Amino acid sequence: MASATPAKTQTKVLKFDTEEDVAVALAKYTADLSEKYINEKGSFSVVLSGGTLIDTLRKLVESPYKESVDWSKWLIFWVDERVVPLDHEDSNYLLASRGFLSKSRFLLRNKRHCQWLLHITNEQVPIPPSNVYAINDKKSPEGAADDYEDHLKDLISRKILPISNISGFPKFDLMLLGMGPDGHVASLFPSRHHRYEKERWVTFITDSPKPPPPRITFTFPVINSASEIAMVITGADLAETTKMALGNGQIPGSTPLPCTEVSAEGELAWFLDKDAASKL
Ligand SMILES: O=C1O[C@H](COP(=O)(O)O)[C@@H](O)[C@H](O)[C@H]1O
Repeated sequence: MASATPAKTQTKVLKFDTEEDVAVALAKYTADLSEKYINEKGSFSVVLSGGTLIDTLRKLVESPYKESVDWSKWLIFWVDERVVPLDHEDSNYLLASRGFLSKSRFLLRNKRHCQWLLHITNEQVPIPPSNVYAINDKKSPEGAADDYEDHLKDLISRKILPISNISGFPKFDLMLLGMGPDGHVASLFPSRHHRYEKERWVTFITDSPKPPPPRITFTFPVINSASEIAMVITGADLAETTKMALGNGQIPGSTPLPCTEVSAEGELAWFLDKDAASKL
């Protein structure tokens, strides 16, 4: 059962007993927003992360949402991507393709919960391939970041994506974010200067502290222009960072962690299981 605690304006913190409960609630939340935005504007732009988020999204591609969501109106982007071939095991695109975009038979290791999960459906979520915006994996990290940003500019010029009236940066309907134990979100790491980028939409890094080193990532001005953001956090190893992120554990005088800098133009919702919320 969930309990909702208001943390700060337009932020809600949803706590659930188990990771399974988080997955169930996240599916309903995403499906409800899909319906709302498709009714309002005819499409739904969704920005995915890599990592454990993709596994936590598993209920969205099961009944009833598999049938009820209008997948043809979805546009899929990545908040960050590892600059590796799209069929490389480190690719966030490949992770999402296996776990979400294409539900074929595969084994998925859920690292955080130390179990193997078997997915055995053969169906594909019918998102038109032309609406799935993967990176150009033939480029350098800098080239891939430029390419992705140019792609966004093209979508804006064709009015497929809007610009935020508030920030002047692209405005996505929903970003689904994870967080690392070091407090990174997307590929914005505490110790790397690109987390402070204020002009670019997409930037790059060649020395990520978490492998693989070459990555591209949306910048905070783009992330924080989203209408809705879900921070999806499960597992006891994130309890301390979750405490810091929600404002109860920042060490005075220390540099704020990237996860504390996430905000949304609409609503920021934290989905926490009992373990992640255990130090709040
Ligand atoms: O490297 C990455 O890490 C974060 C967090 O991943 P998790 O496995 O700890 O959930 C992820 O959100 C990001 O997209 C990914 O590239």
